[in-house]
Amino acid sequence: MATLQFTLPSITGGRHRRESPTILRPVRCTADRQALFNRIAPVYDNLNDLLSLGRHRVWKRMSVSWSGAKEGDTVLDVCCGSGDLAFLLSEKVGISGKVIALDFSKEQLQIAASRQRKRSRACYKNIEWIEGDAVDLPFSDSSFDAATIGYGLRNVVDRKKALEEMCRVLKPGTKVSVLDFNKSTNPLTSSIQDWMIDNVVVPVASGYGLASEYQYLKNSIKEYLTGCELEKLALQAGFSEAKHYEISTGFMGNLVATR
Ligand SMILES: C/C(=C\Cc1cc(O)c2ccccc2c1O)CCC[C@H](C)CCC[C@H](C)CCCC(C)C
Ligand SMILES: C[S@@+](CC[C@H](N)C(=O)[O-])C[C@H]1O[C@@H](n2cnc3c(N)ncnc32)[C@H](O)[C@@H]1O
Repeated sequence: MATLQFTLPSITGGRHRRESPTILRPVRCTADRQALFNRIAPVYDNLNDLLSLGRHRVWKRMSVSWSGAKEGDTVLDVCCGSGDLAFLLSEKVGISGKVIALDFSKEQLQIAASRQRKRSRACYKNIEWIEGDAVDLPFSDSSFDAATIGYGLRNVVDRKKALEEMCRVLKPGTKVSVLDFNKSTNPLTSSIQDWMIDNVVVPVASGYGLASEYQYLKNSIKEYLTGCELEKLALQAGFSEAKHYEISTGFMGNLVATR
């Protein structure tokens, strides 16, 4: 199968271009994943925009809407990364609300705080960035009116524990919205997703010396759970209801679980 060659637009002034050979790094444990997201932090947002043609912003907006977050709420964004969902939650809850955004990557949180400083809308002052682990949330039971976790659950080693923690900190009757890649049961969708990652995503990332990081992305999708499996896991974690929706022709999926 021919691999498309790309002339990459410099989105970081070429600072991240490294010569081959590609170093395939293990990404099995929490520390490996933390290091991975620290490494990709400087180019993460730009590569997401480039590789999804900006569509990831639509998917994130849908996910935040599904969380049920509303004006004046206190809400949680787990695995917040550079803050995309936290900023959307901030707009939803407004200046009378509060957004707590948690991640275990210092580099990602620094990018998020830098983006916050550059933004003038009053509501963004309602965001607080916290360094922490999704499997051990530093919050009391029933603290939040809504929660989101965007492209995070797939990356957490103990996914059930992360869901149990989000269930614990949500108020009864409130929701978590879990956005991620969809591990499709449709062979055609799965093949096209694989092709896109093999022939577009990884080659483009290779140009920034990040081939192994984006190869991890492909492997993590393979090792992820299907929509049905996510629904079952959410119920096992203590949620009373769980429903998974496929979006973007099945490339992406969003689980909505009610405490
Ligand atoms: C925002 C997106 C992915 C975030 C993301 C999640 C991870 O777990 C990673 C792990 C390792 C490295 C990077 C990431 C990471 O960036 C989704 C959009 C960005 C994707 C990289 C692009 C995916 C393209 C789709 C397969 C096809 C899109 C088709 C069309 C443009 C709608
Ligand atoms: C692909 S990024 C998603 C960032 C953001 N939610 C978005 O949608 O763009 C995954 C994030 O999850 C974080 N992460 C992975 N495992 C974690 C854990 N156990 N605890 C906290 N953060 C974690 C990583 O540091 C990274 O910032």
